[in-house]
Amino acid sequence: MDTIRLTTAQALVKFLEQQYVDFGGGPERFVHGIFTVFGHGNVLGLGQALQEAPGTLTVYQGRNEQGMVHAATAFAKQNRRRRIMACTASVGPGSANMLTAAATATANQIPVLLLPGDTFATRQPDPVLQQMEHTYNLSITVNDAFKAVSKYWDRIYRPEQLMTALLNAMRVLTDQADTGAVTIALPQDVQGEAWDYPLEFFCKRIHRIVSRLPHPDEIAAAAELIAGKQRPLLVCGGGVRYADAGADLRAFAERFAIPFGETQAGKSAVASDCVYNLGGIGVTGNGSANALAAEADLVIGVGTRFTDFTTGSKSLFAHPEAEFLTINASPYHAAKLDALAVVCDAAEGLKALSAALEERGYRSAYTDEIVSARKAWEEERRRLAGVEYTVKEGAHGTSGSFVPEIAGHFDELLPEYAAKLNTSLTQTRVLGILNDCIPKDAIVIGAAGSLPGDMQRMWNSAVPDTYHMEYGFSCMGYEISGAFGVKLAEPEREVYALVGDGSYQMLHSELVTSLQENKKINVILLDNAGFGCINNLQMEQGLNSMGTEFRYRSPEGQLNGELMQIDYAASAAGYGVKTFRASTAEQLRSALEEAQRQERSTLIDIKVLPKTMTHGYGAWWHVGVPEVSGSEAVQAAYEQKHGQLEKARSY
Ligand SMILES: Cc1ncc(C[n+]2csc(CCOP(=O)(O)OP(=O)(O)O)c2C)c(N)n1
Ligand SMILES: O=C1C[C@@H](O)[C@H](O)[C@@H](O)C1=O
Ligand SMILES: [Mg+2]
Repeated sequence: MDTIRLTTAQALVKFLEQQYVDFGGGPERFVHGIFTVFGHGNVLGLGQALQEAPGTLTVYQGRNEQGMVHAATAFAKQNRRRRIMACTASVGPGSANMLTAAATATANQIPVLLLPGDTFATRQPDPVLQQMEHTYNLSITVNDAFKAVSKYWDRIYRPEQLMTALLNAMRVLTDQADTGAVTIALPQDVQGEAWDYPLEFFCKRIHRIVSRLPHPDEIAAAAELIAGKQRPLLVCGGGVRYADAGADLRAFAERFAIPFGETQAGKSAVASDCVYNLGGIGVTGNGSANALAAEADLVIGVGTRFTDFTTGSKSLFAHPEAEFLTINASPYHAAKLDALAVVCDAAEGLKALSAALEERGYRSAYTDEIVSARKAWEEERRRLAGVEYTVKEGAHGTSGSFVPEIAGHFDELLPEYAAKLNTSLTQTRVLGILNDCIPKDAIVIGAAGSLPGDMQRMWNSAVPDTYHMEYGFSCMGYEISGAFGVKLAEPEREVYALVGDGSYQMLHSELVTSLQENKKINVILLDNAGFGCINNLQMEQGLNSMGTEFRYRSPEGQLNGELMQIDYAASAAGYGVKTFRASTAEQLRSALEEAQRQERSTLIDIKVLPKTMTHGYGAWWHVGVPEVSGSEAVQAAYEQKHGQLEKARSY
């Protein structure tokens, strides 16, 4: 057997660049590059390997370990999981910083390879800098925390263990039904230790990804179930996009006259103008999709995990005879809601089911309900996009009146916000302008706060695969990091991160990396001076506003002083980003036009009024309302929750 003497880290790098995937169109390189934040835990081992022989791997310099892993995740998500990135962090805090993003990747089922440095396998110098010591078990390190957020976890104590670890890592990273973060912890001494590896271990490996075909018995049962139903409704989930099954879903909907609602991950699998596309469904869905969902006698979930946001905490599909059918590559997800399961790739399942239904001559019993529902939502969307704040402050006081979308929380505070933020822009108006002005083939990214709800409802995707939402973990900080990852995946397109002021404050470090790499991203920042959606949640469940508005501490010692005024444009300009400010519709339109002309990253600091985001539309969300409280409003919210719970499915 021919061998080659390499360190563990050198072998790892050599292996990664030989991994290819073939989804049917020929082999493509799987691992595009590696994000790094070097410290003593990885710079000498993996760092040396990457310096000496990086091969085809592009080495990126991350700014924050969480941010770089989000970027890597977004890269893989935008590539429909066909190309991935690796990420390495130093021991201790560097590794711990990756945890949140590892969880984000795993919750969303997006492959990412994590290579955190670890403490010494020999334990000779223990405790090393940044080692966390457990007196009850010396083998535990910070990296054990990744077990809870990874789909595969391993630690390399000896160089030769690397081989089985990497083969298993590839198994999980290419698994279409059950993938996510893969963590291989690398003790810093082992990274530099050598072994005579068999040469054939580094041969070009092509991982053939074959679509799982549906079983004829499952298709027959599914066709039988649909045939007995009048008003079926499809739910288009992320699996449709990963399986490249948008055209199949559209053809299925058109052939059998079945409308579909979009989940956050599934949105833009089919363009919004498809006459069967009802748009966003669920808690952050629109009124029309939710109304048809309530009347559906069969819900056909395609590639969806049926989260609480999609099912309205299992209360949305309220027809007394509603049944569930699923097409999902994962048996686990397919079995949810006690559904009749067809376990297979979304495209293959839809094609087979289509053939079976054609044989039966099936067509749904909808008449004009789908057209009417789309029309009703289009009218409501137009209203939302036109909402203007009409109160004027003059020398003789305030004139005019205004009822925000979320009325009754702090209507009387809106003039204060309007004055402090110096704006009259409503959030729904901003969404309308953005959707009109942003190029149709640009990719929009979102993750947390009130924006995902507004986007799922109001964003019309003219071009498939242009909507990139991380709502499996809804992790603040994904937006800007993710936009950078998307730009790496699609360098020819404009990308726009839609981000709240809270998320921007939490994490925007990879904005600097976008400048360093000359990969332009556009940050659309909506500043409403607070954690707006959480303030809404707090107040609609009967609580007072506390800790969710960005106010100075008052002389009385509470966080209820003056509103903070933050110049986000100035903050980004300091990095070298081209920035704009907008507090009127005209300023916003012109900033968007100018931003598009730029070659480097841009940021538009848009001041918006709180309580002017979209809200409601008929789906309930089960949240933890207190059973005991001195507040009548909280007691009422608790009663209301119980009323809703009685109407919801219990499993
Ligand atoms: C990492 C992380 N921490 C906390 C949360 C909980 N959370 C969800 S939205 C939100 C506030 C978001 O504020 P902002 O970005 O300003 O958006 P807005 O709701 O004001 O539009 C918080 C704290 C989260 N989703 N992610
Ligand atoms: O707690 C949350 C509430 C949602 O409205 C929000 O979009 C999400 O980011 C979140 O974490
Ligand atoms: Mg905010």
